[in-house]
Amino acid sequence: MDEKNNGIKGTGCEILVPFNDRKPLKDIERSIIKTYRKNIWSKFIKAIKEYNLIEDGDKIAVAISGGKDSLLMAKLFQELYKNGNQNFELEFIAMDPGYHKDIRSLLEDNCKYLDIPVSIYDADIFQVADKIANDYPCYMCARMRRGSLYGKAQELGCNKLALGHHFNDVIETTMLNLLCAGNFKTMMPKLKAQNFENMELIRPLYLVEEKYIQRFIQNAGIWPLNCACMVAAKKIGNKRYEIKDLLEGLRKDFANVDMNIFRAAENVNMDGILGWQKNEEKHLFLEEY
Ligand SMILES: Nc1ncnc2c1ncn2[C@@H]1O[C@H](COP(=O)(O)OP(=O)(O)OP(=O)(O)O)[C@@H](O)[C@H]1O
Repeated sequence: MDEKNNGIKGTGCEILVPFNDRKPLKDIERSIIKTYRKNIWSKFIKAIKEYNLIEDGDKIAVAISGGKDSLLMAKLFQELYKNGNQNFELEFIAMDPGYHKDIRSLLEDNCKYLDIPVSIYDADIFQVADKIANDYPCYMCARMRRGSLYGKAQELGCNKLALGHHFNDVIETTMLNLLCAGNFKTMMPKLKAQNFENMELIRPLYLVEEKYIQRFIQNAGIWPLNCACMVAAKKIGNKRYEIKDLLEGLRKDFANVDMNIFRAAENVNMDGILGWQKNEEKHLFLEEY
């Protein structure tokens, strides 16, 4: 569908149209470790190893929104488990923040088709975010969503919550912070929850590029949830989408720009830094001069 003509330009809604009918589940599962071995499967394994995302005895709550990223993440975890890595347990959770009933059905149908045993629970997030944060519902919604997912994960006895953020989310966040917030801060592959004891957040798609996730979903013939938000649609021009466009432009003139932005967070040179924050405390280079 032409985004320009569907009345929702500027909301960032992107409709992923499948390339074909839904493929049989066995073919979809096989494609993860065959067709997408290099660009999806290996990157998933690499992130798990490199950042030590899974440890013996973990019980991981895999958070499924029904979008392309989290559907793929759920299948990746299942493949990992099937392939004999069974030092962890899985729970699949989806929070219904007040979706339209057709959206809820799409989520249920996709999970059923993909054989993801998801538990869906209700939370009034859309209504509350709209009421208490009318101008900036996205920020409030994201915070409440995170809290709700942590709470549900803990209730199920999990010690980790897995979210479907991918490589492009990581570099877009770095650029958003740099250009809009005036700081240098990336999205981390894992972090400890502040308000939930012994809970960690992990991002196993950290090294997977979005274009391969899109290709995988479209080839599988799946219609993922897009634009399920009932609050911000049409209300907010999303800066993240402006950053996406900016990066698209930069790619034409700068080789490896994506990877260079990613690497910048690995190669911070402390001899070239004026100030930094650690544990919410500010420091200046003069302290060590
Ligand atoms: N309603 C929800 N229920 C469960 N998990 C969710 C929900 N909304 C978001 N998440 C989790 O948070 C992650 C990031 O959410 P965000 O809305 O930024 O998703 P996204 O980039 O559109 O990814 P996806 O394609 O998985 O929806 C999702 O990948 C998913 O793991």
